[in-house]
Amino acid sequence: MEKTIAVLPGDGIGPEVTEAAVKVLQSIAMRYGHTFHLKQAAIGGTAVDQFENPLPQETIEVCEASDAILLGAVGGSKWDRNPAHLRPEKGLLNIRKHFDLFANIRPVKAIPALLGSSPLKQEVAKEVDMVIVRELTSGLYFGEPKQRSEEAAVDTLVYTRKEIERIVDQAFEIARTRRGKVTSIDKANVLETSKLWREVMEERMTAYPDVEVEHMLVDSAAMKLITDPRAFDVMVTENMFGDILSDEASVITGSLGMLPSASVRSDGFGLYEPVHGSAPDIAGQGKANPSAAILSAAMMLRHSFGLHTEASAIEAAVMGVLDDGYGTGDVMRNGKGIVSTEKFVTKVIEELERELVSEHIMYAYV
Ligand SMILES: NC(=O)C1=CN([C@@H]2O[C@H](COP(=O)(O)OP(=O)(O)OC[C@H]3O[C@@H](n4cnc5c(N)ncnc54)[C@H](O)[C@@H]3O)[C@@H](O)[C@H]2O)C=CC1
Ligand SMILES: CC(C)CC(=O)C(=O)O
Ligand SMILES: [Mg+2]
Repeated sequence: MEKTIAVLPGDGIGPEVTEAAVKVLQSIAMRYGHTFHLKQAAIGGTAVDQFENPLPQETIEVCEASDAILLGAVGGSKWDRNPAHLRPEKGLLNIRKHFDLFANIRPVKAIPALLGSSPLKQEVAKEVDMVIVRELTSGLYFGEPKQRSEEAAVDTLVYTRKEIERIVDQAFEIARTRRGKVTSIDKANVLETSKLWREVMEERMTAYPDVEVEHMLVDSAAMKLITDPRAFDVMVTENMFGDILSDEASVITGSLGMLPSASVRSDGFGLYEPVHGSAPDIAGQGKANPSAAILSAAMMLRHSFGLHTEASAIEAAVMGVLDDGYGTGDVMRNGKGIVSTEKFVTKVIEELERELVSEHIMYAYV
């Protein structure tokens, strides 16, 4: 198979974890006889520095000419005082909007080797298996007006019926391939957007009689996620709630550094990105866990290219290295087996080369 992949490393640990994912993709290409044309382009603070634009036109063109996008992370204190249009995060929001990547799929599944790193009891942690479906191109991060004066600030939360319909439909479709339950998270006791969200859920559920539906307020969901995440199969929610809840969910499987995601639209095109940010506190030190980026690349192979065997091989290789007792510092809490980002990737590639038969089909949800 011949594919073009836009690679947008971004800022902080973005370049480190993206390089790791690229090495794994190159190894897969070699082993399975594919050609991946990797086209690097700038986004975020790095792009602000080079082009005075967090999402330069050149980058959009590279992505438009590609079959999928692999992204690291953006942001850093260097750009914190920039005006809104020159902030790194604006580049990420804009690329999601430009490509209409309305569904952010964040699978959260127990990782056998890391049960000891979870704050949950092992018997609870080992059964965690859920997918967060987060609306990604609307809500509070995009609503207008967005204004600031000395004395006040305004953000606007808007959702249209259509925007809600397409994301809840995506959640229903995913639930059908799993345990058949959707938990819709909102704040319908207070927010008008949430009341509309609940209404649309109630309407759309009639098209999916085989799927069980549950409504939950976001504050209660935040509690439930940490007390009994086994209650969730597919969680669907708006942009900001999904952003917050998925970082929370990441720790129950070991670390934020483990959680991949796919930001997709209906035709299979997607941007694949770790859930974590640019982690400036550990950038450039070889401490970044590249697993989330590597597993995001696996999601890309499966979802955008239909390369299921290759995706499963990557997932098995990452799990295999962790099973062998190696990992970056964020997951090896007892101090043993800690390896650098680079060493971890080398081990993943060695594991891939051992032609392991996959036992870990982790993230086949999109
Ligand atoms: N998708 C993106 O590009 C995102 C960007 N950001 C940006 O990233 C910057 C830092 O934000 P934070 O709130 O610190 O969130 P963060 O996700 O970058 O880091 C939170 C904590 O998790 C750790 N961590 C994150 N990824 C890790 C990895 N792969 N391996 C090991 N440890 C990891 C960090 O060291 C830090 O202690 C900000 O500028 C923020 O706007 C934040 C979230 C997502
Ligand atoms: C710019 C932010 C919305 C990035 C983020 O935290 C995320 O998408 O998870
Ligand atoms: Mg986030």
